[in-house]
Amino acid sequence: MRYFFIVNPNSGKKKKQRHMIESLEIAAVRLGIKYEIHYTRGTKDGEIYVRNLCRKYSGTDEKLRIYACGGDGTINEVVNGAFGYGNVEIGAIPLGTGNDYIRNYGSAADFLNMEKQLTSDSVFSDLIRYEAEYGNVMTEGYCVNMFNVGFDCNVVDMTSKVKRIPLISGSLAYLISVAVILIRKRGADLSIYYSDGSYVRGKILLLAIANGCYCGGGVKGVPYSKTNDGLMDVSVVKSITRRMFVALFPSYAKGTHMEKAAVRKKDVIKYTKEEQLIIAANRESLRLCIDGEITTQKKAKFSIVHNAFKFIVPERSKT
Ligand SMILES: Nc1ncnc2c1ncn2[C@@H]1O[C@H](COP(=O)(O)OP(=O)(O)OP(=O)(O)O)[C@@H](O)[C@H]1O
Repeated sequence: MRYFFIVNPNSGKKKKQRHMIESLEIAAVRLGIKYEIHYTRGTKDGEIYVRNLCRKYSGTDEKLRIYACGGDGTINEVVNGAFGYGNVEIGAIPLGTGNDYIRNYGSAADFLNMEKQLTSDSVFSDLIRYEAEYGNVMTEGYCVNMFNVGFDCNVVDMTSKVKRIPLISGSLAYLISVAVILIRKRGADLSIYYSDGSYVRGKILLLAIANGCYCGGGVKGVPYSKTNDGLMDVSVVKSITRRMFVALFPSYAKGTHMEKAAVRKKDVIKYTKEEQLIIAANRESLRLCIDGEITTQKKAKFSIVHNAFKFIVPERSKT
């Protein structure tokens, strides 16, 4: 078995990163394990590095464990680089701001325990494949956690700006951004085509197409998602009043919003499980957030890839 750590130096706090490297060194010595670290140099570097690594060892008996050290964007790059290689297990060390994907499996403390990371087993996880187009540009790839359009995507965009302000932590930046986007009340104008022939067309507050439940650093917006059920959860929150959204937000954050009588009675959320989905901008373009990274698209097609990769899940701590 070979162990590789892909560290995004731009993700999260430096102190946490240093602490993780020290813990890794101690755990590896204790277990007699050798490993290599690659520090990413910019967008897509992690994906390219991992793809080359997988190519190098494909067709050999060597098994690889590749750990994404950063946030969901780093996991996304590692998974895209390793897609299709059966001898690879992927781990995630939560050093990012939101770290939403790992929340589906356990606590950050478990995922930061390097000894457990090196020794625990992996489980299969699905991925969502996308093919998107904007003008003449076509993009394709795989999403690990979630696509967001509308409110959530605008919040991600704003959060990345606000968290650059000194003394503002990731969660405070998120709350400030929610407030700002709420005042501006920016959603999206698009068409959503379901595989049973039904559709939603017009202005909505937000759309989430999800493999996992969480976005925005722990907001359980898509509460029934399962990372290995062979389906993606699609949640459309229709255009609602600011007042109703403020009233709904605490339960939306906790993931209990689907049980609210107001939601059920007024039919404000369409929540389904799908194998495929198509969305298209009603105007020139739409902003599609893919695992926390914002892109501009005209149209996008999504399909689930069941049991697409093996994800290392550190054994839960006994309390
Ligand atoms: N050396 C680098 N300099 C600048 N950006 C980088 C570098 N290496 C990777 N990146 C980019 O940083 C982006 C954000 O990374 P990531 O999502 O891991 O962190 P985060 O935004 O802090 O965490 P989260 O998504 O969990 O909130 C990724 O899109 C990745 O391509």
